[in-house]
Amino acid sequence: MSAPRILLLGKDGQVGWELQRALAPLGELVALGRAGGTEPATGAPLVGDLADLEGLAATVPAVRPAAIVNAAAYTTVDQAEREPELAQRINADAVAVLAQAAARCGAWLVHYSTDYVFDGRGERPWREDDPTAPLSVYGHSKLAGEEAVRASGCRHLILRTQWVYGVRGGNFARTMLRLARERDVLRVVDDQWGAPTGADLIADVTAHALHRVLSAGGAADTFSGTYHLAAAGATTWCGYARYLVEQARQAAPDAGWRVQAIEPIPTAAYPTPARRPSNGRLDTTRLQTTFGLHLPPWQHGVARWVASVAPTLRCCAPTGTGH
Ligand SMILES: NC(=O)C1=CN([C@@H]2O[C@H](COP(=O)(O)OP(=O)(O)OC[C@H]3O[C@@H](n4cnc5c(N)ncnc54)[C@H](OP(=O)(O)O)[C@@H]3O)[C@@H](O)[C@H]2O)C=CC1
Ligand SMILES: Cc1cn([C@H]2C[C@H](O)[C@@H](COP(=O)(O)OP(=O)(O)O[C@H]3O[C@@H](C)C(=O)[C@@H](O)[C@H]3O)O2)c(=O)[nH]c1=O
Ligand SMILES: [Mg+2]
Repeated sequence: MSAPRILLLGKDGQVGWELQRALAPLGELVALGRAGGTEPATGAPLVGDLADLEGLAATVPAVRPAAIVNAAAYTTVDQAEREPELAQRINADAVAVLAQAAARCGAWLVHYSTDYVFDGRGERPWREDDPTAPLSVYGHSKLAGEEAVRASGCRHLILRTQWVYGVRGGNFARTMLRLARERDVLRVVDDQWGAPTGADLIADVTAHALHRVLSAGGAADTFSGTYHLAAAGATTWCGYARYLVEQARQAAPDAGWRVQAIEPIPTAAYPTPARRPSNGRLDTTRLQTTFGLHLPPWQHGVARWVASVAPTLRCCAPTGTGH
């Protein structure tokens, strides 16, 4: 049996970077970033820029993948409030193009979405079929992307995740470790709930699920749908920041820590252009039971991430901290 081809878009993002590793054993991986690439067999140019809708539409049949995994997205939540057209183009229009191309080729589409499709009411973890009501431009654009996938008729896995951190790219965790070496006091919102989720975990779960789907032959159709994928447990951004700094102080005691206190504040005390849901908790039961997978507590992945970045903290302490 020849190895299936998998087309990965967004290879250089937090999740895309880990997918390059996790998807490699599943088949022949064609991984594209913004700059695109060439078709391995024919040398034909391939488009990886999601803003180029025509190029994207031509790239899928050129690769003829068994599955497309789309990790590219417009993810700057506050900036999206000022750039709604661009967010819509990348997170919805390009996704519609990919989904329609997948439907035509009979390819599976794996696509990522977010807890920000919910309005954050209540305290119960959100289930996949709960009503969506985004509060932000980013959330609206991601919901439109989901809807385009469903409307295309392609077989798909829409994986909604949240609070992603990884070894590549910017994220809340990196911001907190920087601020903890620059400031005496951090003030962090304590009334928005979710689970910090590692890009490595997301990629590994994606690979397990996709392997299952690609091995299932005609029986695979029943897997098509939406799943919540997040680490277990829940905390607030403030709880997350405290855990990060505590772990980082232990892992790199000489990194020039300046912070004395991490103060919990309400959302109202930290005004941002985009509104964010108070309750982003995701119920992951469907994913775990359908694919026979287990999602570890969020602290496990965060502690590993801190251990992996600790050496860089030691050598790169900010100036002016006495270290
Ligand atoms: N980050 C998070 O907290 C969460 C993310 N998600 C979803 O998970 C998925 C992966 O996110 P994550 O890896 O964290 O995001 P990142 O922002 O780390 O990565 C997104 C990647 O997409 C690329 N990209 C942006 N615009 C384009 C474009 N026009 N053409 C091609 N590539 C483009 C970015 O490139 P560049 O760096 O050059 O802009 C970047 O490499 C996304 O669908 C996101 O919506 C869901 C919940 C939480
Ligand atoms: C830097 C900082 C942020 N905050 C708050 C602002 C905000 O409410 C919260 C998180 O801020 P960030 O902007 O880092 O996180 P944000 O970009 O909103 O993260 C989101 O990204 C998108 C892509 C998703 O899909 C979501 O699941 C989620 O991960 O922390 C503070 O309270 N104090 C601070 O010092
Ligand atoms: Mg952000």
